[in-house]
Amino acid sequence: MVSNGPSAGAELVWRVPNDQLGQMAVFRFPSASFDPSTGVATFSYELDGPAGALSFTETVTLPVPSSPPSQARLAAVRRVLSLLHLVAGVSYYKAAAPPRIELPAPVSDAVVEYVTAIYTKGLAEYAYRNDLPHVLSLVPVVAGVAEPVPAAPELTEGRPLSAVGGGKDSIVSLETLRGGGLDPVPFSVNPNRIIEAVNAASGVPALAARRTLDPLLLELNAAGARNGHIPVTAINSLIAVATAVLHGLGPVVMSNERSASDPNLIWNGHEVNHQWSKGVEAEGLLRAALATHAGLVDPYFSLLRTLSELHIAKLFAGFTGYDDVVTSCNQAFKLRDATARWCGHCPKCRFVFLAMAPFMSPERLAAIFGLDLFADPAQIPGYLEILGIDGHKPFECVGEVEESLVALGLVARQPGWSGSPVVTALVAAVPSAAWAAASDSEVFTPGGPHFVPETYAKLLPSS
Ligand SMILES: CC(=O)N[C@H]1[C@@H](OP(=O)(O)OP(=O)(O)OC[C@H]2O[C@@H](n3ccc(=O)[nH]c3=O)[C@H](O)[C@@H]2O)O[C@H](CO)[C@@H](O)[C@@H]1O[C@H](C)C(=O)N[C@@H](C)C(=O)N[C@@H](CCC(=O)O)C(=O)O
Ligand SMILES: Nc1ncnc2c1ncn2[C@@H]1O[C@H](COP(=O)(O)OP(=O)(O)OP(=O)(O)O)[C@@H](O)[C@H]1O
Repeated sequence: MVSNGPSAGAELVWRVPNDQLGQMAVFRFPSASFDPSTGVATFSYELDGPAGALSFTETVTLPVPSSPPSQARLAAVRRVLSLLHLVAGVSYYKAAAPPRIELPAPVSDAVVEYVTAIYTKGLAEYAYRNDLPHVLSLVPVVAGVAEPVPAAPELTEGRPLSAVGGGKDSIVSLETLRGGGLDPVPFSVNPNRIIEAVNAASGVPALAARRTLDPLLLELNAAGARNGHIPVTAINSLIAVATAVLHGLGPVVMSNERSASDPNLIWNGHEVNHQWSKGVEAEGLLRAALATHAGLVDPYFSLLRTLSELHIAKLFAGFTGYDDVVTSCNQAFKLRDATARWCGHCPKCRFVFLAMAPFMSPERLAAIFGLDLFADPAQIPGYLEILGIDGHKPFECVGEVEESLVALGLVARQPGWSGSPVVTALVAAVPSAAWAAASDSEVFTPGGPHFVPETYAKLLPSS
């Protein structure tokens, strides 16, 4: 029998062998609470099976506003947090991947659709890597159907809350909103020193929320529990929406690009997309869930949705005040052993270096990264993956193959870069059919589905 609770610690973990986790039959959401005076939300989860149950508690601390919110606002915050309770469960579900998920209370159809997608499409990379095909077809057990909550547009009017992740994309959004006179409020979940440095460079006072995983999860990981990628943007997004409503702000503005909707591969007939919760499908499902579950109208959208990564990199090059701080490399955002800035040898570093190169001098780009990736032939195999010549698109936040090809074509035409060993080797490796398929105009023409309201859409370049 496995005992419960996060406080049980290391002694518990050695008694939870992996096959015991593999026998877990059901995942539940026992309780959630929120204290507006401290901003602390507490979410509990349970994995249960024949050998016993394991309980987890996650806390999210929202920034407390200077004046108390109205009852209507507070009620909406509680509704958003109840949706976050369901979504944030993915971190604990993935330790065992039981076949059954029991939702705790009646919810609208839109919420069922969103939560189902979070646990299936959002965990698709995890399912693929752990060879757990049942995860792709999970159907949560619902406690009943709830009526939609009436729309309350007044809850989403005001200054936009601009989510800041420390990378180039959110800097482009923040500066675009500022340039349009919309007076954005920067916001981050668990800002590390990189995000704090980006906020300092912007000079705009920022809001922050804190999120703490149950330490038992990390102990189970260390003991060999199932692990893998989770749809973290969905979690950050709901924390951002709860904060915006609590503070009487306007919509949450994300910086998710067009290519985030592009899958990495197809497995068992299902798309596997590392960036699923950044994609436009997730955005639409989240908006629908927030509308029916909390009455929120236009509470959340991605400003950069119609732009390619390459187009965003071009816009970023126009903002020179962030060169010393901007960091897109995920290694810098780990909870332990994080790199100071760019690691210089992951797919995301390679892609962003390539995407920025056409719009910057070699000196400026090498100063941002702390090294010149195009000078190092050891980078060539990694670049061949990004260019679609070898393997599948890496499980990382990298753009479409076409964008990489267009970027390479632009770089190869620039005297500053064309002699670099990596550029020379890559140009020679790209088959002529691939060059022919890559269109500069498509990459730089905004397009595709989006949810950007007109007031905001006019801030973006039309080409
Ligand atoms: C920074 C990073 O890439 N982390 C991923 C990595 O985790 P790692 O073990 O190397 O270190 P930590 O991030 O410190 O996490 C420790 C463990 O904690 C668990 N965990 C963490 C956060 C969370 O929200 N839930 C969790 O369960 C997890 O078990 C960790 O092992 O590998 C993990 C396993 O593959 C990933 O889950 C970690 O990813 C983080 C959740 C993360 O923040 N990743 C973002 C940088 C990220 O991948 N962003 C995507 C957005 C995609 C989306 O759809 O949202 C992107 O940039 O493309
Ligand atoms: N810690 C965080 N808090 C709040 N929002 C975040 C956080 N990390 C990322 N985001 C948001 O999630 C989305 C996806 O993050 P992502 O890392 O792709 O973006 P980024 O850091 O702005 O740029 P880049 O793609 O260059 O890394 C963006 O809208 C970003 O603003």
